[in-house]
Amino acid sequence: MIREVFSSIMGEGKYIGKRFIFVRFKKCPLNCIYCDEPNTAEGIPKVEYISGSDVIKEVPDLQNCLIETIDELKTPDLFAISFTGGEPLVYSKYIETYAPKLREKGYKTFLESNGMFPEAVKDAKYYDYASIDIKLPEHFDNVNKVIEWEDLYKKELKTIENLYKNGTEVYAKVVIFENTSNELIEKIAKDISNIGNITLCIQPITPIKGLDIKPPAQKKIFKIMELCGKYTDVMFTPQIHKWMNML
Ligand SMILES: C[S@@+](CC[C@H](N)C(=O)[O-])C[C@H]1O[C@@H](n2cnc3c(N)ncnc32)[C@H](O)[C@@H]1O
Ligand SMILES: Nc1nc2[nH]cc(C(=O)O)c2c(=O)[nH]1
Ligand code: SF4
Ligand SMILES: [Mg+2]
Repeated sequence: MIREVFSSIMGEGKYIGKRFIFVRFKKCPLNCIYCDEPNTAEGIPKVEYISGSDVIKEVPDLQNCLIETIDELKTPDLFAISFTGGEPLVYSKYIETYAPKLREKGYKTFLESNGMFPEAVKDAKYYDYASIDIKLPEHFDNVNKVIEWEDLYKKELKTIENLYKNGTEVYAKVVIFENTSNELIEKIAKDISNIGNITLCIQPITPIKGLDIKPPAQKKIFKIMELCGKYTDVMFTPQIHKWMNML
């Protein structure tokens, strides 16, 4: 269930630069072509006890000692606990048990999700923050299973709406390529502005070895930001942890 737990600096989205403890779950039903995570149930759960140390410890029953592990990793600058993955909402029953306990101990909780399971957050009152990653048709170019993009997009907007209604500080994020349609991103900005006061983070693809997809040029980034700015608060948020070689 859990792949790893580690403490690092948030490298994506609205809270870039804040200290987080990341709880990474294993599996995901999607296969975004740019995904920088393995999508497998294999592997013994690991914990990096000293951030940046590469001192990784295998903790086979991590899922039964998550809170103690987080308590050990806690530092004075800690902002929140991120549930990420893989797709964390695949494990929403487990999170439903642990997130309230973490909040009782004073931790803030953060969901990093692809938004494909709106039902899983319909009554969820235990996410302080959430990032919902809007997927684009070009994110699934080469998979044999056809992703109904329209259906997935509707679910993502519904997940944002459910979280927003539950009082979660939710923002949207979208990974863009050189060939991403400016007009589609503008439509996404317009659609999320109809839900509420929701920031849209524009995230350029970080090149993946063996994947010939170009990140957007500066001119395109500025154009997309200006188009989105007509509707909602917008930020450009490249994955800074990769530049800093951080987990
Ligand atoms: C690995 S996913 C896990 C959480 C969730 N499944 C999701 O898609 O948000 C976390 C984030 O990593 C980002 N990401 C993964 N690979 C990336 C890449 N090559 N370039 C830019 N962002 C990437 C996606 O935007 C995604 O939101
Ligand atoms: N430093 C750091 N920041 C992150 N923000 C989102 C991440 C993720 O993989 O969900 C991530 C990650 O893997 N590392
Ligand atoms: S939804 Fe998230 S974890 Fe799943 S393949 Fe896409 S980026 Fe990777
Ligand atoms: Mg990551």
